[in-house]
Amino acid sequence: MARLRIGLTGGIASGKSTVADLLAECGAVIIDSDLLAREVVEPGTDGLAGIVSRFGDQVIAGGRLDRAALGRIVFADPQARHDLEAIIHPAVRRRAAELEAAAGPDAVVVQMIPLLVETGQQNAFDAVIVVDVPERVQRDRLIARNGLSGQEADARIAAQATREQRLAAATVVIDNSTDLADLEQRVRQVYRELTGEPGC
Ligand SMILES: CC(C)(COP(=O)(O)OP(=O)(O)OC[C@H]1O[C@@H](n2cnc3c(N)ncnc32)[C@H](O)[C@@H]1O)[C@@H](O)C(=O)NCCC(=O)NCCS
Ligand SMILES: Nc1ncnc2c1ncn2[C@@H]1O[C@H](COP(=O)(O)OP(=O)(O)OP(=O)(O)O)[C@@H](O)[C@H]1O
Repeated sequence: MARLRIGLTGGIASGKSTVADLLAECGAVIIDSDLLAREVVEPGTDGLAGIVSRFGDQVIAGGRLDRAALGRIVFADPQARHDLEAIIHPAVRRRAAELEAAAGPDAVVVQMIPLLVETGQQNAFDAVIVVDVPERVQRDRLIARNGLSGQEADARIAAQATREQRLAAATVVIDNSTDLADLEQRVRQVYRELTGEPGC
């Protein structure tokens, strides 16, 4: 079991990956659920076979998962999203547990889980960090990063817990509404407070 187990969450495009990169620089071991959710649907996996049997060949391009095509389907249809999650989440959780066990007894482990609140994992960690931005900032960054329409961005935001629900689950809130230099200072301070290590 790791020395300190931290859950990291936040709404889509709130800045979780950016915060995770900064925590890694401080020495944390990062377990990224989005990355694992990609690994478990690589060609040849049971995950990809399950997706093809549920959604058909329309979500395959060049032998791989067409993520944009699947995204258009599942963010417009809650039942489809639920079915996809039922295929992917168990495999992601197994892999995350393996990686955490491999991290060793002294590690500070950060599990980055976009759907931490939605999947009821708020009490599964020593601390839960929520990366927080106002919805307007979140929406603008999502549109800029993913090239989505306003309507598509709204659908993705609506597929997640509300800002208030996430804040209610937080033991630590990191505000990411200003610039990256501010964010870096905040993340370093949170790391020092949570670990008691002066170094970061
Ligand atoms: C629908 C998919 C193919 C779209 O892929 P795409 O490359 O466009 O997005 P990516 O995987 O990088 O996810 C980006 C963000 O979307 C949000 N998101 C992803 N899946 C979901 C979901 N099921 N419900 C709500 N939000 C989601 C998260 O904030 C995530 O960080 C993909 O997101 C997916 O397979 N989702 C189901 C698995 C899942 O629940 N992943 C989230 C954490 S395990
Ligand atoms: N403080 C900031 N100022 C300006 N842009 C930022 C800031 N923080 C993050 N960004 C940008 O906003 C976008 C979203 O950030 P990031 O990818 O870290 O979010 P995320 O929460 O990991 O997203 P997802 O939920 O989709 O995985 C990125 O393009 C990132 O470069």
